[in-house]
Amino acid sequence: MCGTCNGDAAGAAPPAANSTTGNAAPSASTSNGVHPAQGKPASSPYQFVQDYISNVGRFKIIESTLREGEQFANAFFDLETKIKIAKALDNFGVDYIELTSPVASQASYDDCKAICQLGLKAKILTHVRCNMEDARKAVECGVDGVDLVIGTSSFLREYSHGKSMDMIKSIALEVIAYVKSKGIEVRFSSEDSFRSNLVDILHLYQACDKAGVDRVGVADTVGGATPRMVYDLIRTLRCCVGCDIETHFHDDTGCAVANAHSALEAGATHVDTSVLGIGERNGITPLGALMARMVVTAPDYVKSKYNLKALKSLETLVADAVQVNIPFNNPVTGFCAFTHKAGIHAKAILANPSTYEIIDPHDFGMTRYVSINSRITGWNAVKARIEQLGLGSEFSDDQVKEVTAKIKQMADIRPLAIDDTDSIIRSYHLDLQI
Ligand SMILES: N[C@@H](CCCC[NH3+])C(=O)O
Ligand SMILES: [Zn+2]
Repeated sequence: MCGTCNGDAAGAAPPAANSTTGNAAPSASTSNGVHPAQGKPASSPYQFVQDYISNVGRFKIIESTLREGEQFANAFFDLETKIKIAKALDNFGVDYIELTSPVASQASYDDCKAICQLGLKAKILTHVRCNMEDARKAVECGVDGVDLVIGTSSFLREYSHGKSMDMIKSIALEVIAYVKSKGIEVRFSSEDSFRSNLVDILHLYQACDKAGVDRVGVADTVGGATPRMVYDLIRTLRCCVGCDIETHFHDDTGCAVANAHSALEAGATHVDTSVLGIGERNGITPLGALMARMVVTAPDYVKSKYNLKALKSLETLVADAVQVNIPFNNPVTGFCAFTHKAGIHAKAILANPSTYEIIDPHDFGMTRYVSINSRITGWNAVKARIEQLGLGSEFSDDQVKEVTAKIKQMADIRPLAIDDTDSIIRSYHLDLQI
């Protein structure tokens, strides 16, 4: 390892995750997201929104891998798997774990009861249709809270449950009163909120707020909302209700993380997530990607509250359970999330990782990797690798440049593995001895 640089690894296996050579995050910070991006130079004009209404530095996570995630095409969770996932989520530090409706099936009912009895730190919720029968079953299971949902867009009112807004309101108030009478939390969410009549849903949310609901929920059920639409709706809603605001974003148009961030800026208090984003169709805001976003926006809050180093094993557990791979471009845990390749990048990364990294991999127990196995490598990265191999004192800079040229020549012919580049370095070194 280069003695004068901050980089983790050029070429080969990086050092232990607890290396003290991470990037140089500035120390300035306060609560509620008033914090510059990690490594952001003081001269940067960019600031995160940091007004009185923003909750980017004090949000809560409602983790729905065991509810929305069960709607993922590949998902089948038996009780043992559900318990493993629930415990891993609890260890990660999520505030709430949301479970499939106990009305869905006998196993859903039994498993919900069993998970309530695990004694986890996270509160256990179940998500049911907004009617008395479902709410009674939910309460029976011993949950800490009941999440009520009903469609409010004209599509859903016409083609799904057929109820008018007045009917929805009177059922909602009856069910909210019932759940509250049991002394547990209750949330009321509309479904397809962004394609519902704005005045109608604001009235409905206000009535629920008056009835003492703990949270109202806004759901982008079809994933069509943009961050600006989200900001506008949540900001407006924030002025209409005093209770907490939960948000739920599908990722059909790739905006689920940005929408969650925008919702928090506008005053939402809770974000629904699932591990790797699994859910109906292509899913919802992924827990890991949200963590990546929020650790940059509000590092103190996120690092002190969530066990970020457990993210990789949590994602691996869920990926295995639903038989998918962690995507190559996944924030933080994708295999190349901290791999630097171009020579010009590698040089700067080795000198100061913040140059090309917004996230410090060590925060997540990950390590960075500087690749030297390609035609676009540079001599600074090769020099760092030579030093890792313990040969640093035996190469002049000119010799490093010469062996770099050989690596690039070979990399023009075929793809190289790290063993190939090491062999080129070692054989060049042997020639120097003769
Ligand atoms: N999966 C449902 C849930 C809505 C409530 C979420 N808190 C939807 O996308 O509409
Ligand atoms: Zn959903």
